[in-house]
Amino acid sequence: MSQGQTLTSTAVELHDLVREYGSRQARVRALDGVNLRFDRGSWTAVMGPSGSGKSTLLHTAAGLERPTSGRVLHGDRDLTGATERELTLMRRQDIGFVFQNFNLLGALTAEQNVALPLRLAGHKVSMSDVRRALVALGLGDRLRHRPRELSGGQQQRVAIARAMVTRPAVLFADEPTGALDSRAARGVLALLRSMVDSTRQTLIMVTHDPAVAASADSVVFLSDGRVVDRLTRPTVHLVADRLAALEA
Ligand SMILES: Nc1ncnc2c1ncn2[C@@H]1O[C@H](COP(=O)(O)OP(=O)(O)OP(=O)(O)O)[C@@H](O)[C@H]1O
Repeated sequence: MSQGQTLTSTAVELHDLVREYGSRQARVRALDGVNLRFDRGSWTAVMGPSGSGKSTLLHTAAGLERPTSGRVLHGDRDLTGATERELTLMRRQDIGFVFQNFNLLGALTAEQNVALPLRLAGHKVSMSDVRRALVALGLGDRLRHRPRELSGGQQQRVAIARAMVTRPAVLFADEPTGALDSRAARGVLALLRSMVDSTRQTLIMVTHDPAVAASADSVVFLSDGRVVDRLTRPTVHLVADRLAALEA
């Protein structure tokens, strides 16, 4: 593959993605035919009213949930037909996920939590890499603390360090700055920007905050499980206007 092709290659593609929950009487169509392409080295924010399908989109695109129909491709790999074991390996090696509720293990310290995905992927764990990730997130003095000894914002930063330490090709993040004050949020957004620009990792992030979405390269707007709008080179005002129109 030539350098040019590499630079423009697609990281993730979603084709006619449908995700339904519940049985016949109480069926909810959380995703209703989503088609999206995310380029390598791009940062996309996903926005939309509560219940519009943002988290479902992230979980399905990351292989954490199976779609009801449609396809999810990561590069030339089709997640839709993958076995559980193949999906698990991909999630360990190529995919990072920052969960809305952090999903840290309560019995482990911050550095043990961050080291966990490296251990699970069978890598030799470099504790200096682990500590560097935590220091970059301003947690150099919290390495040995357990989640219950950390504030919500500190726990969120541990979750971000844990998702970044394996340098995943694609990082999915559900409200990654939701628990942070504005100064900590700016630090995290700068770190995410350098991840996207310097190592061409791909970032797909859900946020409710127009100021956070404005850090992305583009914004996708969902409503009732469908893509209803897209914005490239977003600004806070443009994002806020589009969102207000959707929520009206
Ligand atoms: N496990 C589930 N079982 C049943 N319904 C679900 C499940 N998960 C999500 N849903 C429904 O699917 C729809 C989309 O939910 P989703 O969490 O993806 O929305 P969202 O845009 O992320 O919302 P929010 O901004 O409030 O977090 C909602 O109507 C929700 O009730």
